[in-house]
Amino acid sequence: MVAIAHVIAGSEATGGAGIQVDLKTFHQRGVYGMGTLTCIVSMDPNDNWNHRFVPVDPQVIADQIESATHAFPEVDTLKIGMLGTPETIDVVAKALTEHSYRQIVLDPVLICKTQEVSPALAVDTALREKIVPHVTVITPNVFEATVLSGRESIENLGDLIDAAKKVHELGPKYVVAKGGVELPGDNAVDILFDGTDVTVYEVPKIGDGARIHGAGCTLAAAITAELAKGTEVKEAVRIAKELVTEGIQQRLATATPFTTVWQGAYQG
Ligand SMILES: Nc1ncnc2c1ncn2[C@@H]1O[C@H](COP(=O)(O)OP(=O)(O)O)[C@@H](O)[C@H]1O
Ligand SMILES: Cc1ncc(COP(=O)(O)O)c(C=O)c1O
Repeated sequence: MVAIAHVIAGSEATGGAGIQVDLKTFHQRGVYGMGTLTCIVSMDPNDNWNHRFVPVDPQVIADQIESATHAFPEVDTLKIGMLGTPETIDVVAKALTEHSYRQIVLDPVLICKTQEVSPALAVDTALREKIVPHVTVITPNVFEATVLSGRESIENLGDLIDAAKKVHELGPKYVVAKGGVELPGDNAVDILFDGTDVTVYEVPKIGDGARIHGAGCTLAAAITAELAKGTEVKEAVRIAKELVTEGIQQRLATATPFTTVWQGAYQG
């Protein structure tokens, strides 16, 4: 039987991040994907590729979730990506009470990589209060882990682990805190905290230290796909880390300032 998963996320028109990446990654892992669109991001080539952001009307988001969950009432695995506004967070939080997902992966996208910090603060508060407590796995990067943990900064692996423990106190069962290229050292280090134990996943950093567009979406989507197939969390993160690493190795150059992950690279 084909495993199924639902993703609630934004569109990023170049195909390098957002729901495009989520559905490609689900497919790569043999999982049938359903998508609910929360917002539309079009990076502007005439303005340094800054993000033009258009939220989808909350009722239209509710309609999409209704449609997906009624088409496949048995769907029990959900990935949440970019939500973007407090109104969107409200409608998604309500949906979580109406359909009982057994496992939810949250990529807490507070801002796009090129956006200003300030508009993200209201989103951060709403996300922390209304979504984070309900999730199974949360996958913050260094910036998101700093904001969610309330730490002043994350400078090294010890700080990342401490931040993960603080984020765990907000309610998620598992925290995957991503050091990526943001921490010093030769390796891209991520950690999994399950409430008791810390597991470290690390690979040599690839490229020149620039951030890779869509890496976070790819990792969280691969974890989601594995959970949908019944893989346990520690192994799901291991597979996802391998998948994103190979996807980064075979990344695509674009005319934007970013390179972007190839979801089709991993054959594991
Ligand atoms: N240059 C790199 N080399 C190897 N792995 C990387 C590199 N950049 C990011 N990663 C990995 O990609 C995943 C996503 O990380 P990151 O880019 O920090 O997330 P986000 O896209 O949410 O900012 C993590 O597993 C991270 O370790
Ligand atoms: C719609 C959308 N979702 C998610 C992201 C986050 O992408 P990443 O995986 O690079 O963190 C972005 C960034 O541009 C985006 O536009």
